[in-house]
Amino acid sequence: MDATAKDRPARQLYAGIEIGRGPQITRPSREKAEEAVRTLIAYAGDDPQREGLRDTPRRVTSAYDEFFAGYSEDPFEVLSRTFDEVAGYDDIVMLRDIELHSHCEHHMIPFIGKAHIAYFPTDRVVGLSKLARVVEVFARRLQTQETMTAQIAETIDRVLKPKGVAVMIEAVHQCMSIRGVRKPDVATITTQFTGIFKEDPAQQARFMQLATERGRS
Ligand SMILES: Nc1nc2c(ncn2[C@@H]2O[C@H](COP(=O)(O)OP(=O)(O)OP(=O)(O)O)[C@@H](O)[C@H]2O)c(=O)[nH]1
Ligand SMILES: [Zn+2]
Repeated sequence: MDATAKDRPARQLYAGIEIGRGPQITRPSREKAEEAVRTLIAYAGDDPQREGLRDTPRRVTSAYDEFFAGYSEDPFEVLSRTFDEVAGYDDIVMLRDIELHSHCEHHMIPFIGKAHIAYFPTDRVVGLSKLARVVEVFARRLQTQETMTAQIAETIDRVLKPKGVAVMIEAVHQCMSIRGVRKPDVATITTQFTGIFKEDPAQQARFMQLATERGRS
């Protein structure tokens, strides 16, 4: 089992990928954050003191607390509880269609989609919900889809030390649909494989088939 959070450095870079608790920065006060929202409202062209907008800085700051809660969470801790009673189970475990909401780090605009995760356990398995929680931790940070895909795969790989991990994310980036190039409904698909999913084309193909198979009930 992995060491507890306090024993580890806050930042963990693995093959250049940040998979720990994220950068340690000094956060500004809530008042400062609310003031920044008032500045943006004025920049947009409205009056921050107008009645309908007076509580908006407080609401936006609270929404940020939710959107970016992943900076306060440790993905290693999420996976730290494992079970070894799997009665000889010897095949992949896959979670398909994990809903995902994140924010792109370039525009701070949502991208929304689904993650599919499989791993091939060695002697230990993790609670199924914990894989979805790892997605949540990384999604609730400013992200690129590529980085998040790699972070999820590398974290599971490092903590569970399975025979392999496969992650696929499909998402629609609102920074491409509601602004900029304005192409709605473009699906961005990213994958990351480790271990047998990287080395064995048959296992990779099996994952891809399970992830993309449609028309299931
Ligand atoms: N690779 C990658 N790019 C992303 C992601 N989210 C947003 N982007 C892209 O980030 C790029 C930023 O490009 P810039 O030219 O710096 O910014 P911009 O002028 O706002 O670009 P446009 O979106 O083309 O208007 C855009 O091409 C976005 O589509 C992501 O998760 N991964
Ligand atoms: Zn963007």
